[in-house]
Amino acid sequence: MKILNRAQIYEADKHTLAAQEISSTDLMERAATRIFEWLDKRLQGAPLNIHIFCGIGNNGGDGLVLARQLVEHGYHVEVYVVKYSTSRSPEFLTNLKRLKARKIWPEYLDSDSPIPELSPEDLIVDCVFGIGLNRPPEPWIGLLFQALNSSKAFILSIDMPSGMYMDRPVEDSEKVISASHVLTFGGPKLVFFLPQTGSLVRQWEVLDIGLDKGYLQGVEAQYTMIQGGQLQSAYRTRSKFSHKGTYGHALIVGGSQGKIGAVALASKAALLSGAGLVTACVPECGYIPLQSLLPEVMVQTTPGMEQHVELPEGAAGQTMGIGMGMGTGPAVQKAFLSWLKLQKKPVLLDADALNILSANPEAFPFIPGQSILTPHPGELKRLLGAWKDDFEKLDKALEFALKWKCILLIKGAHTVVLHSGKGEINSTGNPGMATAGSGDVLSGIITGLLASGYPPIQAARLGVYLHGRAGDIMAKETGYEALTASGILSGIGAAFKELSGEVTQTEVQDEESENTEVTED
Ligand SMILES: NC(=O)C1=CN([C@@H]2O[C@H](COP(=O)(O)OP(=O)(O)OC[C@H]3O[C@@H](n4cnc5c(N)ncnc54)[C@H](O)[C@@H]3O)[C@@H](O)[C@H]2O)[C@@H](O)CC1
Ligand SMILES: Nc1ncnc2c1ncn2[C@@H]1O[C@H](COP(=O)(O)OP(=O)(O)O)[C@@H](O)[C@H]1O
Ligand SMILES: [K+]
Repeated sequence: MKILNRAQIYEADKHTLAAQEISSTDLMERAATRIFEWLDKRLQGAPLNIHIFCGIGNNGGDGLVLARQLVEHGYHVEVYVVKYSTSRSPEFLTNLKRLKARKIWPEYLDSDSPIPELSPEDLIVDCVFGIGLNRPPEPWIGLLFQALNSSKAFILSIDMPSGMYMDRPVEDSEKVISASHVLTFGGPKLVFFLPQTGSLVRQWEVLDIGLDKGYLQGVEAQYTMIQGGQLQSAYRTRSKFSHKGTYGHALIVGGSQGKIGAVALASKAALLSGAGLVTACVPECGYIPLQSLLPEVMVQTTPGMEQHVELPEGAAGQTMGIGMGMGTGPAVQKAFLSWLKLQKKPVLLDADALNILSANPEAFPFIPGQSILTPHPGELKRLLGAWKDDFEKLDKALEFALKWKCILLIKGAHTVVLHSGKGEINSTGNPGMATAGSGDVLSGIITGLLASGYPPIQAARLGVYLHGRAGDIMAKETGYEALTASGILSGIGAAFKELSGEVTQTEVQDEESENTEVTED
């Protein structure tokens, strides 16, 4: 699914009006009708109080149409017009007239108005600002939003939680509508996925308002979502006459005294992700534990007892994933930097490999093209330097990936895979995955996919998706707290089965994060 920016959404609007020969008021009527249907299906005529807060632009216009339709169907509705500006959009004015023609009189709110009385049992519909917000709202609007949030009523935001920008962080998150649910048009917005703003969106859903399909299909979006349905075509089936040599050899390099488990998790993940052969390369202290833990994995040691002092160059047929639990002592640093210069094929760089790189930026040019870098937020900060907000983080990461021709991940609740100036946002995973070693499992999955022949970008994209699905599948059994990295390993098989089509697509969609549904006409 594409994530459009503001200009593209307005453009989609224009194309729709032209292609379907309708007016913008018609499109607003259609959008609000979809919202009405969505609500009516859930409320079934319930006699609750619905408070619709409208701005003076088209987001407010949507609210006025919704109010009219709800009243026509017998709902109890209060309409408020939040007068944050003296101008009114033409579509807003048309619908204000239509509302008054039905003897529905809105209450006008300005900086002196008292906050309307609200009860936790009420429903608030937030149509104050949509994608048009481009500067900080006046302080009294922020206080109104704060009051709506503290009412404890369910808040349904239309298109965007009011007070949230499309393209920059908010100044004060307390002064933004904290939406219980967002019904959005033209696809999800980038801000829904970023940590600073995503926390204000509990659930979102795209309402299909019949925007021009030609435009939506053709438009090039900088950000897209990684979703199961689209990945099925990338999945490679295994042929009957294949053998272990067909699926490559993953060489997982890392570990140090007390951190051999990181290599164990990554090696097992590579094996479970289809690599034909897996070798774990650890310092001497890791030999016995790894041989005992993982009978399928071959173990190779390098001379150091507690840390690597040399690193294997890697044979032609091997695909390397390096860095988990490796340490950053002077000897390892030296070994890593010499090793990096010899690498020609894409490698996966994780954890301490990234920490060493960050401390030695002169080595960036030696990162083999198409390598996959998997930093967590702390490692990312070391690599890129500090950022002031999520948008600057994305820009810096995009620039890094472009400059060094690599695939850079920003791991988190919605992991972003960045490459060639674009970003792909993962839809799977859950807070139970914020647990020790879960990143090692991800690195192993991606290295396994890379070894078995998936091109690097596909290995990264599939890897983050499968890792999240494995976590989601297992969290159903364990809950979030008891989900461990080993638990995620146990879910990898089921995640693959689902992707390979053994589970129907409808089921895959149901299983995916509940908030990515598209409601059809
Ligand atoms: N294609 C679509 O997606 C459709 C969008 N529609 C609705 O139209 C909305 C966009 O409407 P608008 O462009 O009128 O924008 P909004 O309704 O979001 O904002 C209204 C206007 O307020 C002004 N403004 C921005 N920040 C302000 C501030 N801090 N203080 C005072 N004024 C401020 C801006 O000039 C803006 O145009 C969408 O969010 C959606 O709800 C629907 O009506 C139909 C179709
Ligand atoms: N709240 C969350 N929701 C979804 N996934 C998460 C969440 N927190 C962490 N993860 C995932 O778990 C992994 C954690 O990686 P990392 O911090 O490197 O772990 P470790 O270093 O312990 O192996 C990443 O893939 C990340 O996307
Ligand atoms: K809104």
